[in-house]
Amino acid sequence: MGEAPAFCFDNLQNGFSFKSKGFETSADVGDKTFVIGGANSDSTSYIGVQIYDKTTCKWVIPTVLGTKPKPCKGHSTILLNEDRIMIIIKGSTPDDCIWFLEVDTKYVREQKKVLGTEVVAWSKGMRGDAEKPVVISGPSGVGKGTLINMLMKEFPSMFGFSVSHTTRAPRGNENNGVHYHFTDRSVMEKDIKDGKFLEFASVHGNLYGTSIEAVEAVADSGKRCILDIDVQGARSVRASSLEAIFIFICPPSMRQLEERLRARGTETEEQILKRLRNAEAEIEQGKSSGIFDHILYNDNLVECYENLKELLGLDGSAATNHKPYPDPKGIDLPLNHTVSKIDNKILINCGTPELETTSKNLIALDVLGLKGGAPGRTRGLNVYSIDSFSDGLNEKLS
Ligand SMILES: Nc1nc2c(ncn2[C@@H]2O[C@H](COP(=O)(O)OP(=O)(O)O)[C@@H](O)[C@H]2O)c(=O)[nH]1
Ligand SMILES: Nc1ncnc2c1ncn2[C@@H]1O[C@H](COP(=O)(O)OP(=O)(O)O)[C@@H](O)[C@H]1O
Repeated sequence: MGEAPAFCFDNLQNGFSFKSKGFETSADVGDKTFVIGGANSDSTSYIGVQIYDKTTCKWVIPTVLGTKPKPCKGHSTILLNEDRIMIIIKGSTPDDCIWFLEVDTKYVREQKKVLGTEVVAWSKGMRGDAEKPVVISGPSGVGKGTLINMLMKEFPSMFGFSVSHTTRAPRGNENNGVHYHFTDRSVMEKDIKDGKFLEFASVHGNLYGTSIEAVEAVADSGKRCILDIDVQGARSVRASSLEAIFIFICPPSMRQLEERLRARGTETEEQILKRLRNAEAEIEQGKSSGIFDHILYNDNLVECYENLKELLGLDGSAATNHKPYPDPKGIDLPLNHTVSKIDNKILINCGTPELETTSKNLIALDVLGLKGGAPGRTRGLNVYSIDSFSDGLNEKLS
């Protein structure tokens, strides 16, 4: 474990040989040594992963899931909790310097079973936490889109919409990338197979799905994510590791639902009939499945909107005091730094060797409150500079 290119192959157990290209680091987890990195011809390092299995004395190339860091000028490696390796990238942009290579998390273990291979998964580290996403479901025409638009219009800095993928054709007023990512079925099916979707479902004869990136992108922007998905999708999200608030919107009656669908004028007669047929089952499940935390009746739109705001805690003061969360700032690291770990803190020394113990050159990363992880981002990184050594860290460091 250590800072690139400090990986010393002579020190490894079991006498395996490995031709170092100069940019690798390694971490031992149980019987395995994870070797991370490699050199590109332009003297940057790419972040490949190889595993040396000490029980079989063999090298294994694992299936690598997730988006990996870009080529860089080197990296440091710190093992956390025996299940993930923190990678600190040198010479990266402030919002791109902390990454996690998961080697034995629940997600990785599940994927190993599914794929039948060794698996590692990348997850980008982010400062601060994300607010719980809001999942809104209900039958077609009940007013989900209308209510979500009202919320986004009144609180533009607070909420962001999770733009779903769908194989249905765009309506006249819909824009690609704004209302939906309109996609070919074959492309979407491949992306689903590649693990890029948090959930997906076949709804009214078309495929709909929420990509992991759609939800993470909203959280990255410091906003609370709103998902407009059907009951099957809500069930999948409920079963996933994403903690969310689940709201079901109910129509006052089937007759009024039909009137709204017809008045919207966006579907053919055949499509309207299909949506109405599906609505009965959706309402039944919405009310009885136990998926939803709240059921709202959308009879009078203004009243329903007020009720929605109330259950999201949006009284006047919350709305006016809102600051984007998490703090969008990244971590400004100089190219040369050294990394050490003390308890649950990673200390990054950004000083020159002579100034190594000068406190103002130290940045601490507290990793106790990490949340999420692959296939999404790892959030909850607490980053601060250490201005004083009065807490005894200097003693621990020396
Ligand atoms: N599971 C799932 N359902 C979605 C997603 N996006 C939209 N839906 C649902 O698909 C259904 C049809 O949506 P749409 O074609 O836009 O019609 P509308 O509900 O009548 O506006 C609605 O119930 C949406 O909530 C998604 O990403 N996943
Ligand atoms: N409470 C309401 N009373 C009357 N019409 C409504 C109400 N809520 C929404 N509508 C209208 O019903 C139609 C369907 O609403 P929409 O938001 O598109 O539904 P969904 O997104 O659930 O399919 C729209 O024309 C909208 O203006």
